[in-house]
Amino acid sequence: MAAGEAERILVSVRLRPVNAREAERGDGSDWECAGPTTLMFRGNIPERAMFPATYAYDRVFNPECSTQQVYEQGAKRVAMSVLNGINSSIFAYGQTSSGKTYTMVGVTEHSMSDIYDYIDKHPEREFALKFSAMEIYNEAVRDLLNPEATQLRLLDDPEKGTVVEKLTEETLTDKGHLLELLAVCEAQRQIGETALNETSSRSHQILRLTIESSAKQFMGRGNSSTLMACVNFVDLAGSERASQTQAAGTRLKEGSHINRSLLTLGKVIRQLSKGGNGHIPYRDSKLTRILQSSLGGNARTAIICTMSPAHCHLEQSRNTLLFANCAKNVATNAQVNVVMSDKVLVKHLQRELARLENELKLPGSASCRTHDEVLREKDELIKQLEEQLKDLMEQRDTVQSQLENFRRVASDGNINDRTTRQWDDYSRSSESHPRIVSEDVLSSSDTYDCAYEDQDDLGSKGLDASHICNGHNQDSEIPEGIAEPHQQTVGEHSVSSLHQRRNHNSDSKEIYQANIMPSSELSEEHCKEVPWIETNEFSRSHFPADRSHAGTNSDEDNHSESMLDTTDSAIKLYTCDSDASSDTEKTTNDESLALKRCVISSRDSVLNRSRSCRASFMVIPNSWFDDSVDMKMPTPGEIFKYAPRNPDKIRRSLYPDNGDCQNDLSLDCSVASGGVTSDTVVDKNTCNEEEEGAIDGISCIPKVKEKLEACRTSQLEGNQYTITEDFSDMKNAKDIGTDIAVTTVESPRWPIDFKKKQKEIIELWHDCNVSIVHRTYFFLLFKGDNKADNIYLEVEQRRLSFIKSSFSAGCESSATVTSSLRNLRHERDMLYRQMLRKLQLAERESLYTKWGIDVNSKQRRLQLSRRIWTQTDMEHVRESAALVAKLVEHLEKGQAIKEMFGLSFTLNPRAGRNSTWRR
Ligand SMILES: Nc1ncnc2c1ncn2[C@@H]1O[C@H](COP(=O)(O)OP(=O)(O)OP(=O)(O)O)[C@@H](O)[C@H]1O
Repeated sequence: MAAGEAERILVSVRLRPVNAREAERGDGSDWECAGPTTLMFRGNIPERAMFPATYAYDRVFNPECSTQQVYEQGAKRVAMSVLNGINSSIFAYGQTSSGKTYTMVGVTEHSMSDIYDYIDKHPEREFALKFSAMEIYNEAVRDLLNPEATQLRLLDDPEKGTVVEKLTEETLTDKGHLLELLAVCEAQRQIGETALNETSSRSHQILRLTIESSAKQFMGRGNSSTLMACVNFVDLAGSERASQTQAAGTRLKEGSHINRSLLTLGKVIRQLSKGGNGHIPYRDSKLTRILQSSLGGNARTAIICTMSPAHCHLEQSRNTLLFANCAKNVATNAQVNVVMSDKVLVKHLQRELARLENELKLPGSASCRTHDEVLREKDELIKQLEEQLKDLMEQRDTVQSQLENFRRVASDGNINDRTTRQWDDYSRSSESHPRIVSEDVLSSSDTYDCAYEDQDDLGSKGLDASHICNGHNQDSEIPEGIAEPHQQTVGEHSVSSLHQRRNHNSDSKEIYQANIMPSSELSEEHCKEVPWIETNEFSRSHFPADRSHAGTNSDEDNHSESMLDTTDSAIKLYTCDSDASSDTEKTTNDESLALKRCVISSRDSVLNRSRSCRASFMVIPNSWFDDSVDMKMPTPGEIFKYAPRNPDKIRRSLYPDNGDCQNDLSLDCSVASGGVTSDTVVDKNTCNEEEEGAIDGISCIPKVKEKLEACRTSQLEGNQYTITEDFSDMKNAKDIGTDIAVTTVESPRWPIDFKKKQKEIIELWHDCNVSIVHRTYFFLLFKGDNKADNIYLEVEQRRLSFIKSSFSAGCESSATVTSSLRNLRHERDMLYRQMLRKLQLAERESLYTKWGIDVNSKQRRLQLSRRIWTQTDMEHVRESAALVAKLVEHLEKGQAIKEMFGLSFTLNPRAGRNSTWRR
């Protein structure tokens, strides 16, 4: 079998002759060789049936066979493998006195002889032989060539396996030298006398011959290779029974160690015979540990099992055969061990290096292709990353540029993010409103103190002023007025600046004084001082840049001019009323200035649908409390004619205890009239809230407009739109309990929502003591059949909710409630008087019956006036509204317009999106 191929342990069985002692006992031979490989049991025992009759091995040797034959047929091939560089081992295994030593001495000698014969026959090769010998006695390794070394250690070498440290290794000079050493070993081996063997070996002996050989012709040239292997001759101690050997003391101890190590050997062989899977207990004994490579490893192995054929050793013989059976199944993997010289090794490495270098140099080689591909991929990746980096840097520069712009504008005009957002929104949707912008600039700057009298205006100012920012960004020119420190950013006018402004009591006072200043208190000098043209010039001189925007849109101009005419008329009526009183002298320069500002404000406010106008609508005309004046609701153009008719009288009537409570009047008049100007209310109650955002429904108007626009757009696109969630940021609106969905008129649920909201508003009117006329106007005008009605209702509800919360918050609510109740009483008195004028006797009597009033009772007219708008059920509300409409001329004639209530937008389906909100 060639080296490197799987092969099995060569197992042979040798029967020794029955010795004299056995013969004396009359023990016959139970075993005989039935052939060269078959051993047969011939014994006649009761357990015979339990024994196999024949046993097959590689070779079986009968007692007549010489050791020469045993060697030749059972060990030579293995032993001679060492000359070819293959490790080999020859074992003698068997019970004590079975002839192991007898056999192994012969086998070793024959092997040595043959080896040297081989060497002698192969002069072309140079051989180097080394010899070492050891024994394992009581689990201690002894160097047989060095008797003083009795406890050699075993070391684990990665290449060589287990080695015996400091083991003497004698280089053999010749055959005689070897024989001398063998003699030394024999002399050093532990031998003891037992009952079975006079010269019983008490240790495991391992004789090792290491042979290196190389061809002489290559020696010294650096290119020769050396074969190196070793052959082990192992004479195991024999297994023994203490009862048979009669061992005691030292012998017993020796026998114990012998049996224990042989037991481990048996386990290893048995495990190896199973295929070598699982744990092989090599390390359980020094014997197996030293012989590990010879047992199933890189070695050829031959085991000669020796047996005594005597019947008395039947059991031990059977155990030996069982061991042999296992051993013959153990596979080994013997290989030729070639030792490469340094020069050969260097040469081999140089060749390998040259091959690799050629592969790298050749472009077509596999490794080069891989390298190029990797480089291309890396280059591509770097390119992509560079492009991404470039894009990111551009984006960063863009953002930084925008940020710088915003910062510059913000620092110049205190324009905050909200402004910017509003500017963005508005600039996208109002390109065609430069005129509005310019007018609002006037409102938001020059008329700083007067213009912010209505949240609606504030909202529009927020938008328009933002547009100013746009203009300034483009022109890089900011009006001085806008940049004043005390002036909050125009974008914040809807909220923040209002609060800031309210902190200036003097300004607030001027606002009030201007608004309530009776025409009678103005002297001709005042009239001269405040001509319209002068006001116009005043504004223009203050805001040239803004004025430059005027007149860029003809439609808006026409509309504005129309409004301007109306305003001019009103202003002239107001300022030039010759019904001057003695109070004129009380007019101070401040009041004059306030008037001047108010006039400007009025004009601008009209242009911007100023609260001044609406507030006047909300305030019950003086004439209503005057019996001498016919009841007549004002038209929008007549508002200044009526509103300031005798404001001082109003003030005194509403605030008899403190006629100077101007600030309060702004609130109370509004509340009493039902036209509470939200900015005034904010001033009184929600200053802190202003800083946080939208305050009430009115302050939300710009947003409502935007949402309505979005709603309309959405409807055009066939979508339902609800802005409830879009008001989520209007926290104060939510705080006052008006987080109500604004449903579109087209929505299927709109009728339900409308009724619900209408009912809530009616109850709020009742709770807030809102003006009866206001209720009537509102109830009759907003019937839910108009697209804008939902917005009006939303605003009204939020406004009322806010008022109600103000009442319940107790913030000056006592005076507010008192004054509002007083004004309600005045209204009822007015209606009481109007009944005589507007209703025939029959009509009045019919009403008495209808309202459950005895037609013959005293003060039945007064009773009726006191019952109007006192309940919140719809029937009562409808009857109350109908009655008040009869008593109030313009209501009955339908002359009132919805714009009275503060919202100045119209839905124009034909208009483009940008022009939907005309104001
Ligand atoms: N084949 C044989 N032919 C003749 N005599 C033999 C043979 N085998 C062994 N003997 C003799 O048997 C005796 C015991 O042999 P040996 O010492 O070799 O046994 P052993 O197995 O080594 O015993 P132990 O294990 O106790 O050392 C010796 O006297 C030996 O000469």
